[in-house]
Amino acid sequence: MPAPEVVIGVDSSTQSAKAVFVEAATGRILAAGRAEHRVTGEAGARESDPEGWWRALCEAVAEGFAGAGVPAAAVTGIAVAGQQHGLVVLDRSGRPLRPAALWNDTRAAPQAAALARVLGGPAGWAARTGSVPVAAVTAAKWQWLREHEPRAADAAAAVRLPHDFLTERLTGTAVTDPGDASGTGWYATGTGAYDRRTLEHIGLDPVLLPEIAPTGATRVGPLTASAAAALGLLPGIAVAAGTGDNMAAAVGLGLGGAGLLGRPVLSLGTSGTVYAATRARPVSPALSGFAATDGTFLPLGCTLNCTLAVDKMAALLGLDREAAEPGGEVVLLPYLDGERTPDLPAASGLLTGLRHITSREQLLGAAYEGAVVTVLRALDEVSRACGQDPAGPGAADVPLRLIGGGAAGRHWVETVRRLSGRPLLLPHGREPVATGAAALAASAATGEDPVALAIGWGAGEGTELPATERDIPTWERVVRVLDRAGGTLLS
Ligand SMILES: Nc1ncnc2c1ncn2[C@@H]1O[C@H](COP(=O)(O)OP(=O)(O)O)[C@@H](O)[C@H]1O
Ligand SMILES: O=C(CO)[C@@H](O)[C@H](O)COP(=O)(O)O
Repeated sequence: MPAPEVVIGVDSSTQSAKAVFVEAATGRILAAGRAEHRVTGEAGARESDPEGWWRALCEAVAEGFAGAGVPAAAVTGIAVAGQQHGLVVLDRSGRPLRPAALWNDTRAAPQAAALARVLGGPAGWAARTGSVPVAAVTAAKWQWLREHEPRAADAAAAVRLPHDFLTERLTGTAVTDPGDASGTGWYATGTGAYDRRTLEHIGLDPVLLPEIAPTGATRVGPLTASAAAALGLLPGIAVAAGTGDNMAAAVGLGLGGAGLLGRPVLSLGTSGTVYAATRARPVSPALSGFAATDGTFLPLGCTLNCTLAVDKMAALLGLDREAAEPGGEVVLLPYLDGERTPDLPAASGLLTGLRHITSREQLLGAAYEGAVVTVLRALDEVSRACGQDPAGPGAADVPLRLIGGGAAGRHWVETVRRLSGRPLLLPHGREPVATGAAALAASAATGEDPVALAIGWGAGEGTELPATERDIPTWERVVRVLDRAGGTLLS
């Protein structure tokens, strides 16, 4: 009997590369491989060597192969989903000129603020590109590079996002997709093309940028012989355009399918993100109004401090991350990396409400609560961007899909449940980002719709946990501190 056709989906996120091997006909995950890459930098800097992403991708695929036990000839397609926004600058031979500045590198905050003041101000940016520039946005990072390292900016022969860089390693083709492009600040979600006004303003020649692949089933090239050799695959198999990690999770969860439009997702990873898919183009200055990769849109709120901030607190307190207890009177805003939502790039962590009776376990619990309230605060705006009334009848009964590394943690799940007061849906598929990339790969191989494929795989189905009573006092305590902290959090 011939081996079943297999596709590979890669999630190259902030901390690691994960590769899932998926049986194309059924969506069964045969194996998953994982390899870490390094993030370096202090005082607002967060950088990674793109060559490290490529090495980790190759290692993750090798580990997946070992687990899947399928021959190379069984694999018919591959796609990469990547952490969003990072600025990758390449020389003429496609080598990085410097490490990539990542989405959570806050050094470009002054450049972002300056950009937000021009070209129509915040409302103009939201209307044109979907999002108001913050330090995460690639255009602000490019401005930072021009001001601080003009030689590197002048030497740039190509500018890429993380997933574009990796897709180019697979195909030799310079290509991006509308979803990830919509996090750059130089892509207009209304026209589906690069935004000339932004590019002129920031002095970025569009010839340095990749082509934008169309939405839907997008095969952007055959796998090159050199990439095939590095990955142990056969040359010529289908490579999809790929997308940003949040957009890939949207595919993997089937959010663009008619029944799931407007259904919210909360991802607990290095970033905390909350989002939903909608057909209406989001233009709220309070959110990132991304395009998805399947023709829908993805209004999204993103925080900089989620699982890593809580793990850091656990390490400082000498506790296991599951030893936490509800924080009681203590409020901890764990903004160790500054913050993005709210836009407080220079903020640091803030602790208040300590008493003699406060325990270490409560302090740790307060870190979870601070991280969860901060990201969940964006949920109402996401609902509004999807045309829903967040206070309307039944709104709180809509389950929240919980994904990301933190979703494996008991205390994360219980904290989200307690503070949202909503039922939670924990998808069975362990890796929705990589699974979404696998659906894009299968789509590139077959021409079928990627969202329909993922829905057919049942990838977004899961276990539902009923709602528990909402802990309004804790919610209000955290929000009160956040709203009153004002100047303290500005620096
Ligand atoms: N069993 C677990 N319980 C709680 N947190 C976990 C668990 N496993 C992993 N994590 C958290 O998940 C994070 C990684 O999540 P992930 O979504 O892979 O991050 P990213 O996509 O940003 O690279 C780690 O920082 C870790 O704190
Ligand atoms: O910047 C954003 C979204 O706008 C982040 O969500 C990044 O895409 C990184 O994701 P993770 O590595 O935390 O999954």
